[in-house]
Amino acid sequence: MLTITRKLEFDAGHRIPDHKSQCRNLHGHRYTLEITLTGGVVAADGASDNGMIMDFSDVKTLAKQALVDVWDHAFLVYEKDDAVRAFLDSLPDHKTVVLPLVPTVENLARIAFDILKATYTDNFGTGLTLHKIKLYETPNCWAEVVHG
Ligand SMILES: Nc1nc2c(c(=O)[nH]1)N=C([C@H](O)[C@H](O)COP(=O)(O)OP(=O)(O)OP(=O)(O)O)CN2
Ligand SMILES: [Zn+2]
Repeated sequence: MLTITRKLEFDAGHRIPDHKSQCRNLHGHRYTLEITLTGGVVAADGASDNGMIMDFSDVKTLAKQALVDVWDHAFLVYEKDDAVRAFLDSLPDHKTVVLPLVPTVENLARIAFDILKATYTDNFGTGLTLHKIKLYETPNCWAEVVHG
């Protein structure tokens, strides 16, 4: 299978409310997101993306619009984390993203995959599909979601 992968990074705050240790505290990470796409290679002489599954700059633009710019410098909070939601709501114009799942890296990866799956669609008849995402919470800890 031929794939391409684009890496992007963003910063976000979170906490895991019921965690037994440090992660129950408000803290942040510089997340690294790797987006892997598959599909046919464009075969159209004269086209800018001739020979590409998708232009890396387009992969980046779409990811930023759909996800990265939404989560960057936001606090990612679980919808049932009432104490932190009340605090964040008290801060004027705070960038907060309320999530239906506890923001572990597993759940963030699942949510990100669903958002990006809808973003990279087969608009050009090449079979373009989101194959995989890999989300690093730290250089040592990550989650992967693979299509199918
Ligand atoms: N399965 C998971 N375990 C943990 C998660 C998670 O999302 N899924 N998250 C955390 C913490 O939020 C934190 O991000 C990880 O901290 P830590 O284990 O300290 O990771 P480090 O890479 O910094 O580890 P060092 O040993 O300090 O290098 C915890 N667990
Ligand atoms: Zn963390």
